[in-house]
Amino acid sequence: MTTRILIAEDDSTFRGFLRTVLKGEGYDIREAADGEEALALLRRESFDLVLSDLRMPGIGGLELLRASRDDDYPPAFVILTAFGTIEEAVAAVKEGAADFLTKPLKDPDTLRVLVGRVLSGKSREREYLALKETEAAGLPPEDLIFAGEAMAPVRRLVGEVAPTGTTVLVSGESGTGKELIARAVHLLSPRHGAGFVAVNCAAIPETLLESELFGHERGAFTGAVQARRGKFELAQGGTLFLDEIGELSLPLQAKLLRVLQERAFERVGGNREIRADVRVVAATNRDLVVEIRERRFREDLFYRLNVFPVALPPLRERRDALPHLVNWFIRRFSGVTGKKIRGIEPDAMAALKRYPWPGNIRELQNVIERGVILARHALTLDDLPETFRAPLPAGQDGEGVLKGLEREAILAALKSCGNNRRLTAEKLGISRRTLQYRLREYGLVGDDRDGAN
Ligand SMILES: Nc1ncnc2c1ncn2[C@@H]1O[C@H](COP(=O)(O)OP(=O)(O)OP(=O)(O)O)[C@@H](O)[C@H]1O
Repeated sequence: MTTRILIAEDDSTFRGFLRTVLKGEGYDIREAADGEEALALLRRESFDLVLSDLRMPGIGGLELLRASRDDDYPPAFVILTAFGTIEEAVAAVKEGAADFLTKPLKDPDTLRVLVGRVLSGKSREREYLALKETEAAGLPPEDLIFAGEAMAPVRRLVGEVAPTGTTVLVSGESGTGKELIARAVHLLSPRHGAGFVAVNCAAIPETLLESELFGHERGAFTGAVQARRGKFELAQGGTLFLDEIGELSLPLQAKLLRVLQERAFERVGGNREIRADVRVVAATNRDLVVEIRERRFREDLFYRLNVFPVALPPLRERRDALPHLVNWFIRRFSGVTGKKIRGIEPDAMAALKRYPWPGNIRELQNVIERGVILARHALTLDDLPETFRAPLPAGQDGEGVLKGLEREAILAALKSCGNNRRLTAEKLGISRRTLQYRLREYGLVGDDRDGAN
């Protein structure tokens, strides 16, 4: 990653000098002839370092410094100052500038050394690189993967199972992050040096899936002009992620069961036994118990896969993670689109919090990506799709939401008290009359039949 430096200096000769020296060091340089131009650049692009003249017509260096602090990852800032304005430069350092340089600057080495020192001491770059590393591995940072209280058990389970070679079955609605969890299991295991190979069993036509999984020998079927390795071979030593395992046909389920039992397989059209040193992580958004009942899924395969089940909560049960996820996606898509979107307006965030998210994190990701493309400074309600802006249907306004919560609380309390209304009322801290009134209001009962309770 090249280091990007912004030079804000109205004296074109001095600016040229700075540019020549720093370009010679391999930095990527952008220039502004005054504060306003610099501010516009700062808003549009991100920089690692700003070298700014203290006094410029219009917006001065100090103002620019303050504006640069708004960034999530503020650039390091070095003030350029003429002799006689040193006190102001010191004030700038107090406000967060890394250092200052006095003009005229005859010796280019002073500049080189100072810039090198400021940049190497900058934690921003380190943070950014660390972020890039996990991203390169296909993963957001750990605190994000497991964000939200409902993910605490998942975090614990993943931590326990990852280092073992055990087969894991991840279940959860579509878009809840099942593949992400499978990748986390792989990365936290001793197999992380080898490959993570993913197969979506629903996306590949049944006729091709067998050869996709196990490979084929030359001439195995019409069109098999060359032998080809399958995903099991490609994942050798690593992890094979079988997504949407519930979609696997019964004959393929039988074949997969054999591989899991015998740890060996043959390519299609071949008879050479190949050892499978592969850890399998499977995922499903179907309830496999129902699939078994309906005779669409083999029970024996289920038990082989379900050695270590991990259930992911839907996003609507992880609402406490929304701000964290939203801000991460804003940063990510700002980076991708080169725009600088600073966070989200409170009413837009509130609208996101109200929404039930049937498509889970994938849907949220899409909504924020679209929002970042449309937004100008921060994400506003107008940058969200129509559904988020439309007035809520009756009973779903702010009061409606509260009532919904109340109804849920009453139902939960009733359940935990075995439907005993006296205990339920005590538990909720309300009178039996109030409870009775609420039950009727929410259509939970007809009349008071709890005399015995
Ligand atoms: N905690 C998270 N932080 C950031 N991004 C996430 C998180 N969880 C999921 N995502 C993103 O959401 C998208 C959906 O996640 P993933 O593909 O893992 O879901 P899935 O449950 O496997 O979906 P499906 O069942 O449809 O295959 C991906 O782009 C993923 O990177």
